[in-house]
This record gives sequence, C-alpha cells and structure tokens, in this order.
Amino acid sequence: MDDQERQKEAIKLEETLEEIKKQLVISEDNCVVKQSELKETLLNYWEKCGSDEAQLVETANRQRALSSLTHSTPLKLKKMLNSPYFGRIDFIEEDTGMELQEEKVYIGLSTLMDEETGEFLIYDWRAPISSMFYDYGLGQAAYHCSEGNINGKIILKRQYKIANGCMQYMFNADLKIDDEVLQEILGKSVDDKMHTIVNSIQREQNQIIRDANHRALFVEGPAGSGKTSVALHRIAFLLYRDRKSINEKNVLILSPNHLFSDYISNVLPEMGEENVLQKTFHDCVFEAINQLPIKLETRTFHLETVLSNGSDHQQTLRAENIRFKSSRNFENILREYLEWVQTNLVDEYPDIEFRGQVIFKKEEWKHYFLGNLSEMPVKIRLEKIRAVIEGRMRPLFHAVRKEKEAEIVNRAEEVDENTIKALARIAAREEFASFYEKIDRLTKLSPLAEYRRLFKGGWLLARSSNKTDFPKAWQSIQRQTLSYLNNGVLPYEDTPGFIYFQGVLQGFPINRDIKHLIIDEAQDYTRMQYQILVTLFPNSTWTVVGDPAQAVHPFLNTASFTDMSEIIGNEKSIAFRLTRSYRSTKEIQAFCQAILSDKTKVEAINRSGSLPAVTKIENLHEYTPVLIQTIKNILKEGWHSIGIICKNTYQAKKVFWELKEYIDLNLVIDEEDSFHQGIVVIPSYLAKGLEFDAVLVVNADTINFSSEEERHILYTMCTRTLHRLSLFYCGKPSLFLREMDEKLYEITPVCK
Ligand SMILES: Nc1ncnc2c1ncn2[C@@H]1O[C@H](COP(=O)(O)OP(=O)(O)OP(=O)(O)O)[C@@H](O)[C@H]1O
Repeated sequence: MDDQERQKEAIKLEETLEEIKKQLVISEDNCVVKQSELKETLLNYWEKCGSDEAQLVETANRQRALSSLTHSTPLKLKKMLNSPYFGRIDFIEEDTGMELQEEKVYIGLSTLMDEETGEFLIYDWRAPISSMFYDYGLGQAAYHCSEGNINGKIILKRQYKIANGCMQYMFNADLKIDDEVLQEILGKSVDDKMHTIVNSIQREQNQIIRDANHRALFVEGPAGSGKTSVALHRIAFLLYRDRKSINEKNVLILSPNHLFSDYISNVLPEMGEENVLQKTFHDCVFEAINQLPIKLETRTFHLETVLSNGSDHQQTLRAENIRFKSSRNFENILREYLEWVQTNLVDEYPDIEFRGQVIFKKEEWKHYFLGNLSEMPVKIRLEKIRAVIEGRMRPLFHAVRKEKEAEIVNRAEEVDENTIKALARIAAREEFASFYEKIDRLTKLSPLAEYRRLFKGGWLLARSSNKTDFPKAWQSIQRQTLSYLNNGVLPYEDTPGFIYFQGVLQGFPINRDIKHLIIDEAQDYTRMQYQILVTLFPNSTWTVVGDPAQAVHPFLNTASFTDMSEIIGNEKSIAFRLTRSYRSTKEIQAFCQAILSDKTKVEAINRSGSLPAVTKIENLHEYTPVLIQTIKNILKEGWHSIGIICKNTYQAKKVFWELKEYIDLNLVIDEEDSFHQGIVVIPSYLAKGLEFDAVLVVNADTINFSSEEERHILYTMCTRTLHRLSLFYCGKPSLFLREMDEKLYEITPVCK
C-alpha cells in the first residue's frame, strides 16, 4: 500500500469521525428533548390521574419506548467513534447497464449514513452487501439481497484495526480473512467475558450465521470451533434481517447454566443487541411447574453425585436408572402409560351417590372422559366432568338447605330469618362435605401421584405390549425412584420424563412469543428434553449447536444430532459441521484430539505455543507447592486467566482450600455464580463453554479418567485453554495419557 493510499485512508477516517461526532451531538440533543417530553407526560399523568389515565399511560409508554430507541443511537455512535469500521471491499457490479463503477464498501458494527446525501458511509456487517467481505477474496463475488443475486468483482479487500479513533494498522487481505489476524486476536490474553468476532468471521461460520432458508440449523463442531460465537452472531443477524417482525423479546438462548450465560453476556450488547432472553432448561422447567409439591434435584448436585467415583450397589443402580430414564425405551414406556391414563384413568371410578340416589353413573365417567372431552388434557376433562356433577348437585343442595331450614323452624330454636338461613346452609354443607371430598379425590388430578404409580408394583409390566422396553433391573429402579419420590425429591433423571408426563396430562405452558431458540451445548440434552422444548415453543425456529465429544454426563443417554433433527427438524432443516478450531494452540489442539478415540481431523489455526506439560506428583503433600509454582510461572509469562479444573466439586474444594493460603484465587462451584477473572478453581461440568489462558488439570490419574465417559470429561477440561495446558497426577496416569503418543506432551519434572 503506497503513501498516497494511506493518506486517502487517513482522510476517510477523519471525515467519518467528524460525521459521527456531528450525528452524536444531534442525537444527544434529541435525547434531551425526548427525555423532557417524557418527564412532562409523566407529570401530566400525576396531575390528571383519574381523568384520561389510560391514554396518558399509553402515551408515556410509547414515549418511553421512543426515548430508549433514541438513547440507543448515541450509544451506537459512541461505539463507532472508537472503531467505526474494520473492513472494506471495492466492488464492481456487473450487468447494471451503466458505466462500470466501483463502490467502496466500508464495513463496521453499525450503519452510518450521510444524513444529507443518504449515501452509505459505513455498512452494517449484517447488511447483504457486507457478506462478500467474509465469503470472498479478490475476483468474482456475489451477494443476495431483496432484488435477487447481485454479481460482480471485488477489486480490493482491506482490513483495519482502529482503536480509540486511531488507525492501528491496515493491510490488504487478498484471499480470505487471514490467519495472521486470527493469530493476533487469539494470541492475546483472554478476559472475563466472551467477545464479538465480527471482524474475523470465517466463511464456514458466515454461512451458518446468515442462513436464511432453513427453520432449524444443527451445528456440530469440535471444541473451540466457534459454535457459541456463531450462534450469538446469528441472533444479531436475525434481529437485523427480520427487525420488522422480531425483537429481542422473541429470541431465547438456552444455556447450560447461569455462569455460562454471564460469560457470554457481552457479545450481543457489543453488537448493539441488548436484552436477549437467556435461560437454562431448569428455568423453563420451573416456569412450567411453578407449584410442584416436590423438590427438584439440581443439575449441579446431580452431577456431583454421579461424578464422585463411587461404586456401591446404590450408585451402580443409579447409573443404570439414569441410563434407562434417558433412553428411548423409557420414552416408549412413558407414552404407553400416558396412553393408559388418557383412556383408562376413570375405568374403576364408582357411581356417585347422594342419599342413595345415583347422581352420576359409573358409565358416565367413561362416556364423558372418552367422548366429547377426549381431545382435552386429562386435567381439563376431569374439571369439566366435575362441573357436570356439580350442576346436578345444585338443585339437591338447594332442596337439602330448605329441608334443614324447615327442621330448624320446627325445632323453634331460632326466630331470626337470616340466622335460620345461615344455619341451614352450614348444616347442608356439613352433609355434603364427604360427598365433595370424594369428588375432589376423583377429579383433582395429581400428575405426581400418577407418575409415582408408574413405579409401583408389576401391573404396568404385566399389561405392557412391549415388555422388552423394560430393563432387567426394572423392579430395583422402581424401588429407587419411589424412595426418592417418597423423600420429596424428584431425581434429575426423572425431571424431563415427569415434565413431559405432567404437560400431556394438564397442558403445557406454551410460549408462542419465542420466534427463535438457540440451544448451546446441545449434546447435553435428552430426547425427552427436546420434545418438551418443541412443545413449549411451537412458533420457534432453531439454531442448535453442540459437540458430542463434550458430553460430560457419564451415564445420560443424550440425544444424537439425528434424534434432534427427528424431533425438531422438518423438511426445512439443515446440518452444518465446523471443522476448524480456533481456541487453542496447535500443540494443545493435537493433544486434545489425541485424547479422543474419534480421530476425525480437526484443522487448527497456525498458532504455536509450548507442548502441554504432564507432571507426576510423588505424594499428595507435593501437590500444593507444585501447583503454586506452576501458577507463578504462568503468571510470570504474562497470562492472567487460569482455570484449575477438577473433575468434581469435592476435588475443587479440596484444591481451593489447599491453595487459598498462598494465592489469590476464587472457587466457582455454584451455577448461579458470575464468571470471575483471574485464577479460578472450578469443576469440569461448570467449566464447559468457558475459556482460560491456561488450564491446570488436577488428578489426571487412572482413578478419575479411565472410562469412555471420562475420556469426554478430560477432553472437555483440556480444551478450555488457549495458551498453556498442564496436567498433574499422583499414582498411575490416566489411561488416555498412557495411550497417547509421547511426542504430544512433555513430561515436566516437579518444580518447587
Ligand atoms: N472467526 C473467529 N475469529 C476470531 N476468534 C474466533 C473465531 N471463531 C471463534 N473464535 C474464538 O475461538 C474461541 C472459541 O469460540 P467458541 O467458544 O464460540 O467455540 P465453541 O465451539 O463454542 O467452543 P466449545 O464447544 O469448546 O465451548 C473463542 O475465543 C472465540 O472468540
């Protein structure tokens, strides 16, 4: 790039910043005006309250919305003052019928227009024309917009780094967004929150972000391939593209836990999209069953139990219980049982009699239950039947009341008419009490009681048409489940089944406002969970991202991508596979890949660092000084975010209390925690999705990591790091280290 070109760019930047400043002044003035208008409206509201209140409230709401909209403009412009654009393409459109002329397309986080001429000074990265920046190098290029496909040629492609309004560097990028940029971005120390990647989105990622043709996208990719980033950028894209039909309230991100939600919470606001809803599956469940007479076992508590290396009979049975409850077989049994409840619940219901007179016949239960009402959830059917019975009882109640009145009058105990009526009503109620108790018992559905029945005795197995769905240990599983339920706890593995069961019997709290659902860490959900989500959000389109290699639950039968597309998908779904991993250095990437038995090749960014270090600790007393020294060395190298990842909370607590005296660090064991910067000790299942400059894996021995499921846990732990990885073990190293090519790591002597 010659000096003249640099000069031109300097002028462009200066002019752009001037325009932004000008627009900022106007928009801030506008804000002041809107603010004072709002104040005045509110003042009027208080003064006139009572007269045309409704209209004033509406006006105030409208103005508040307008005012927040006008407030977003200065915010956006302030961000632009820092870094107005990051890319440029010069594009010549073909076949316009006019003289060929190149358009200089500057690309940034938001659009900037010359307010007088209407000319685009900067295009939003999500604008159709900007897609070419991510998809093409120099030469033939095309993009799709409302007018159709636009073809042409890119004759210049340039990247900029502008910070605090100053040009840091710029260069022409001839082929694609270069590895050098990625190296620059990824070579840095990470901070406590995830950031946007708008200036370096890769082509394979861009395809997913901008897909406009499918209702469900399934994205599979190895650790660090940008699945979360892509999902979040896709939200920003959809909110931009469909801004007339959806807003942030119509999008829901389903995260594995609140810690992760906090970790990703900056990305969308950085792109100007605030307030997108984030929930966990557990949150959705709580909304679905807000008055449950039973405590749910939390995910953290559950994972802690199953990752605690125990092997007594109850734990072995629990493992089998979990495998079964998340299997298709249990799904079949549950459906068969539901079918039974929906058709046979009232089979044994008796005649309803009062004073020897049959009010509601035994056959009528069935007649109503399976007749006109049969399309309704069971709970509603029973409520309707109750209403019929009550309707028939009303004249009887009236007659009994009259009878009681007559008795009181005959006894001549009371003279006051009102007192007589009141006493008669009380007497009638008393006579009806046991009758209504019985009606309550028969018509008030308790899904929990019905669910519990599934685990009582052998009746279901005896009448089941598909006995092979029942596991050998069915009776033991029944006993274990009942013992939890009798203690007032709904086990984690029963939650999806029960929620589904309850939903079918009493109706799901359907949310039609959610138009797009993002599911991260999709490999951790069971088929039943997907079925619940599909039912809860019927109007939603889906972006589902995950990595089967990172399924950290050792026993849960989680849904495969085929299962997901069978449940969610329709003819308008598509699967993508990301093949490149961005997070870790080449050496760490190769080490992590070797942990997996699946040898699918994963491409790494050409970024080098030191080999992962494996250290044998001779005895447990050495652990603390060795960890302290390793941490000090890493800090000395300039890295400041260190994750000491343990398999479970029990181990994490132990490590934390050992180190706490010597080092400033945090223990993160609660899903509700926010993500801390610095040195953290954290269990494997909470570290999912997070990343650190350096990761220290404690207890990488054969006791903790030898089964196939533990292979995935170790892989997930090791893939959390960008720059440094150290593993420590005492006794025998993990099977996966022993199986690995020794060239992939260095054996580090104990350093004290
Ligand atoms: N195109 C890109 N440019 C720059 N950085 C990128 C790009 N894609 C991904 N990254 C970075 O790579 C890291 C991993 O991204 P992300 O967490 O989205 O991956 P993931 O596939 O969800 O990972 P995991 O499954 O391991 O949790 C992040 O630091 C992210 O910013």
